[in-house]
Amino acid sequence: MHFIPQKDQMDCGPACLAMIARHYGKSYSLNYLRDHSFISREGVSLSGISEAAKSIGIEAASYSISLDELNQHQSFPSIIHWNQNHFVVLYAIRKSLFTGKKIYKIADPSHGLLSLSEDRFKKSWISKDNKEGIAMYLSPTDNFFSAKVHNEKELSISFLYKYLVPHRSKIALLFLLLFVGTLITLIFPILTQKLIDDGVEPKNLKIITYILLGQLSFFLGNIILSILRNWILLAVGTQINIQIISDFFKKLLLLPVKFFDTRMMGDFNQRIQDHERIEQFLTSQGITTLFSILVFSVFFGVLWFYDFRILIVYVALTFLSVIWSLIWMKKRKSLDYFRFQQQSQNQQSNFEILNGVTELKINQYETLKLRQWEEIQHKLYDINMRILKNDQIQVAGFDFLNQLKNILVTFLAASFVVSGKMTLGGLLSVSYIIGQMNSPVAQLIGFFRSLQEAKLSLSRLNEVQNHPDEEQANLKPLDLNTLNYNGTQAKKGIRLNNISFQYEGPKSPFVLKDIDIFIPEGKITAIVGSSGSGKTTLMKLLLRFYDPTAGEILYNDDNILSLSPKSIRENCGVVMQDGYIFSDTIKRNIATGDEHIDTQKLHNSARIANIESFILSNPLEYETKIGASGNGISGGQKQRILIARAVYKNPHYIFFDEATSALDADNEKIIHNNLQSFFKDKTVVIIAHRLSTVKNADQIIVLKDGQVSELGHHNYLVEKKGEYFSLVKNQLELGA
Ligand SMILES: Nc1ncnc2c1ncn2[C@@H]1O[C@H](COP(=O)(O)OP(=O)(O)OP(=O)(O)O)[C@@H](O)[C@H]1O
Repeated sequence: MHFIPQKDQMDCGPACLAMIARHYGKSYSLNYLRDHSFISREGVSLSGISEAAKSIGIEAASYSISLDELNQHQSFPSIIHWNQNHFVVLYAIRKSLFTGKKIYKIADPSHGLLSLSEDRFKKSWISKDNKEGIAMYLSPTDNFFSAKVHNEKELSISFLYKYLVPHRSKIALLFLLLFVGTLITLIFPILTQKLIDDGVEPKNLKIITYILLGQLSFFLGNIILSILRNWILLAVGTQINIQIISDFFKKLLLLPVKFFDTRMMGDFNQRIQDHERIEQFLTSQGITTLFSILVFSVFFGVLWFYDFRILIVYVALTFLSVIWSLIWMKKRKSLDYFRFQQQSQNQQSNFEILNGVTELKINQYETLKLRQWEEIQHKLYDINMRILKNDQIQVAGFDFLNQLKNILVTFLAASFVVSGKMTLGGLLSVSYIIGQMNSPVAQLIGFFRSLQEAKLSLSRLNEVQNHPDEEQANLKPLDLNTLNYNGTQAKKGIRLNNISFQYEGPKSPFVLKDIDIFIPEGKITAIVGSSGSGKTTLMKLLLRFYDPTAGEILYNDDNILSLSPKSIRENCGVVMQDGYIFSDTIKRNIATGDEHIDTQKLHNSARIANIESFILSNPLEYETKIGASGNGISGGQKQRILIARAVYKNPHYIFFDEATSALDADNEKIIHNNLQSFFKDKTVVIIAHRLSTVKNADQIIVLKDGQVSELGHHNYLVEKKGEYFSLVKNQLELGA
């Protein structure tokens, strides 16, 4: 079974499928399978895997079966549900030669290939409550064999070339320094030989002094060169690092919101840290390796000059040690993937503990959360241990072969001295050269390892770099003036024609179903409905965070799918339920998009949002820092700043999702009155539970389980005594 490790925490399903496709002779990328398995933050479901399998021509059927049935069926490779939270491939059941007991061979995408005893297998496979476990049998159809493999192109190391180009002159200087350094190193063995043969043997103290002084000055020269080299390396390395990470962020911000739905914060954090390895590779490793190759080649020539046989022994053993190291490096590759996942989980866990500290304390969740954190540390420790062992075996073997080489070469050289074929100076010189040639070989191995790590980091980047941007060239900007709908002079507005929506692929529940509504231009539309009825989702569709599964959304005449998402959002003032306050001044938090803030507009929006008196009560007024690294603000103040942000933007469309839910009745009333003139000529959609917010809307849409259950004015809906009435009944009784 060709093992394929998972790349991200939630990738086990796609990785299992990739192994199975590979088993039948096709290499599908994890990204492709991931995109077709409707992965969510919780990972992929069995139905998601079967959808992805279908998309590549593999029939999949899942069963809940007993161990006996599994043993009898013998259909391999199959995917099995593991520890209730993971998928692995079962690729063989064998009998042990010694004990005759069954051995289950599994490929765990987060661990590697494993052979498990029946008890151990049962423990992870059988679900706790019954005697059965879940197995998915897969069989390739003709379509699988005839289909063309869809894989996105992999980023190659040459992708990194563009990062080196701006630093051409510094890199040229580095080469020059390296070259001079190499020349100096070359002089040392010659001086050593001269010291012995022309100084020590003829007992000439003057020559000895001169040669040693010469050595001292060359040594000093080398130190100065290496200081200069490190300075340049640091400068170039830092700049490249900044560039790579800034490109990564730029790319991230171009991706659709949906992309972020299925990824964990830890995965992103870890990717950013991962970048250092690429930078390391490009700068220190890449350049020192070139230097090493230069030194190595020069000494290679010198050794050839001394004795051909010594060179042969040297080359043969070096070759062996390199092969040895490469074998172990291959093993390390999978381990590196596993470590990445654990590190991502670790980051995620740290992030969650720090972010949720208040809730942890209030709800006494600390102990459990800390235990989870400790478990991650244990796993991290285990994987680090496996890596350490792997590295130790590699280094020990390499060192042993190296020492063997040194001893053999010294023996050969010494026997040449004994037989008079070489001078004593020659022997010392050869020893020096061998010493000098050892470290370039070690560096070369380090280079390959660094190359492998950089490639892994690149492949993780690949997923982000290869994802299509949200903005595409064929999309046009939102035109607020298109008028004719269906060729007739119709009303302007947003039209939703039979919209349905599912978050996670064809098998997931419909969050919105057959929504057929019109949001008229210049009017206020309110959306009400019980929690989870799909109100926020509807708003997200209007902002093109997601595309509808069925039906069409038209902004005046234009289908939303033909419009640039950026241009839609530029024309929308939005207050989301989980609106974000940045760590910045109040001023910047309100005027987010303007480089030069219009003070008049700023004050006006703060007044409309009824937040001005709070702002002015701070000594620094609009310059007061708020957000994570500034002053804390209350929930209501946050909502008012978010409203001020939308007002400052002064867009054509206004979407408010529970924008005033945290405010007291007085504040809400004031803001409402203030907003009335601001809403004039704007198309407004308000999601709210409060009667006072929705009752004056031009139309009220009532959503129930993702469908429109009622539509009309407040009075009409109250008289109807239907869904709307029961939603606001309590508030009516209070006379709100
Ligand atoms: N990113 C997501 N992935 C999967 N399902 C989601 C996602 N976001 C929301 N849902 C589901 O969609 C359904 C509708 O959610 P939505 O947030 O639109 O409801 P809502 O009417 O705005 O609720 P509330 O009044 O509580 O804010 C819910 O069942 C929710 O679990």
